[in-house]
Amino acid sequence: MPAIRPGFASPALRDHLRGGGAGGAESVMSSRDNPLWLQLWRDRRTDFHQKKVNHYLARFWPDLARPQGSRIFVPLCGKSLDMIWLAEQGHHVIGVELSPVAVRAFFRENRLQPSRRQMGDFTLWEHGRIGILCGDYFALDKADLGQIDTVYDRAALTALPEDIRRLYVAHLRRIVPASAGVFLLTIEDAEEGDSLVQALGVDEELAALYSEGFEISLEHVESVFESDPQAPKQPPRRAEYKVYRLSGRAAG
Ligand SMILES: C[S@@+](CC[C@H](N)C(=O)[O-])C[C@H]1O[C@@H](n2cnc3c(N)ncnc32)[C@H](O)[C@@H]1O
Repeated sequence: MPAIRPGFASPALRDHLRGGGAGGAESVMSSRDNPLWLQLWRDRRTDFHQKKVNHYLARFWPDLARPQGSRIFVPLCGKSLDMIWLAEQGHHVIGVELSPVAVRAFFRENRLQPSRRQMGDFTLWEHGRIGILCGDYFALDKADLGQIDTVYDRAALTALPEDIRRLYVAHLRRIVPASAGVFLLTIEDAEEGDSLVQALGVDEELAALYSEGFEISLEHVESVFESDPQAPKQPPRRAEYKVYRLSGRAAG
């Protein structure tokens, strides 16, 4: 089956920096990469950051027909310029990001002067229609976010190690209304022996993670041949860029 590409500069780097990892209680498990992310931001090792607005967002978001004033949650938001684009569409954007270095850089690089206030475990940085809660996603509760209409996920689920992704989805379902949808972008690397149906269809891991709470619709697939920057001598490999729309099943 195709492998969802981690929204992360290099898995080898993750293994190296994380060392042995921790097991045990779910809260310990979900936070075991936090020191790694904080360190990456301090060291400015942020290859995952896109210097332009994601073009799948700009191309496919309008199909969702979200009214102006909708509240969009951007988990694990980094300093993504996609938040600026979403705010320009007339939406209210609520991001959550662990690293204060990332949050500071977002406002500074976009020449925005945010206000800052403490909200429980989080610091809320705000300017205009954009608010970023600086703290741990897994510590968020419903009241921190307020009403959410849609979740925008680019390299959020996929930033997390596979064994934490189900905790991420379970937590998402606790903190956003059951009716909220998710606009999800992935890159899926073809594996040897994949059938075309597997490669071009809904990823099996995503189906397992989301099908209980969401209707999954695959809106767009684009196959691209790419070289691995870590192994430039290897022949280019196929990857599928996919745009998913997950519609929340209303609670019943
Ligand atoms: C792969 S990056 C993607 C950032 C952003 N979505 C983008 O498209 O550029 C993942 C981000 O999640 C943040 N992060 C990781 N674990 C987190 C957590 N538990 N709570 C909040 N943010 C977290 C990291 O600091 C990093 O900025």
